[in-house]
Amino acid sequence: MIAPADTGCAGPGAARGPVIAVVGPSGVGKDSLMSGLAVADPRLRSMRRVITRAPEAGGEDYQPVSEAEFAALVAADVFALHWQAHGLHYGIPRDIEKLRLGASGVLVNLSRAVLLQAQEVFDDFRVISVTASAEVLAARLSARGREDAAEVQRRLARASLALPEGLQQVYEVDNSGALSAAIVQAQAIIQAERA
Ligand SMILES: Nc1ncnc2c1ncn2[C@@H]1O[C@H](COP(=O)(O)OP(=O)(O)O)[C@@H](O)[C@H]1O
Ligand SMILES: O=P(O)(O)OC[C@H]1O[C@H](OP(=O)(O)OP(=O)(O)O)[C@H](O)[C@@H]1O
Repeated sequence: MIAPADTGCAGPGAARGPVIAVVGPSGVGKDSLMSGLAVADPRLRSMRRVITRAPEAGGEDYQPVSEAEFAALVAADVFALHWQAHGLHYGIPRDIEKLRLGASGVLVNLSRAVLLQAQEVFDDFRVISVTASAEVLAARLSARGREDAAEVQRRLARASLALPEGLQQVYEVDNSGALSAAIVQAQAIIQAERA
């Protein structure tokens, strides 16, 4: 079942940080950016997703479950948000609200297709849209090696999916160059919004 969220040591009345969705096409660097931001600011937390992906796939830290386990979690109303993409099911446990307590923000990797729903579910919701060229995406997905060539092609075909209209707080980060440069851009966005 779901591991309890790390709620830190926030006491009663602790401020609640924003939910910061990190979105963009497969291979653009969402997980890399989230890791870099969290290392630089320990009060910035990352939400662990529940995914019907094999446990040995590697990459991000996620809670692997079977399709049957995922369906049971949906039925038990465990998720604040859940969706399907790339032949997988993804869920964000309602525990994300505990993670927000005392945090400067909670980073979460979301599908572009659920952003309007997420904006309804979470108060103080922001979107960091990560971009890079199609050539860069192709090279990074091949180098990452988590998916086979056919799945890489399917992911590239979805790359140009547009963000929905109606999002209130969207910020773009270009990760075409060095990851460190993208981290600096995202830190500036997060800090400006905090001020
Ligand atoms: N700025 C960058 N420069 C070079 N490689 C990068 C950069 N950002 C991410 N990567 C690499 O590209 C691949 C995809 O990054 P990842 O964070 O898994 O993307 P996403 O979560 O958006 O699919 C990984 O192998 C990662 O190490
Ligand atoms: O609707 P989209 O915006 O295209 O996103 C579809 C899915 O792709 C990403 O998943 P995942 O992190 O497993 O894949 P990635 O690391 O290759 O982006 C993202 O988190 C969504 O779950």
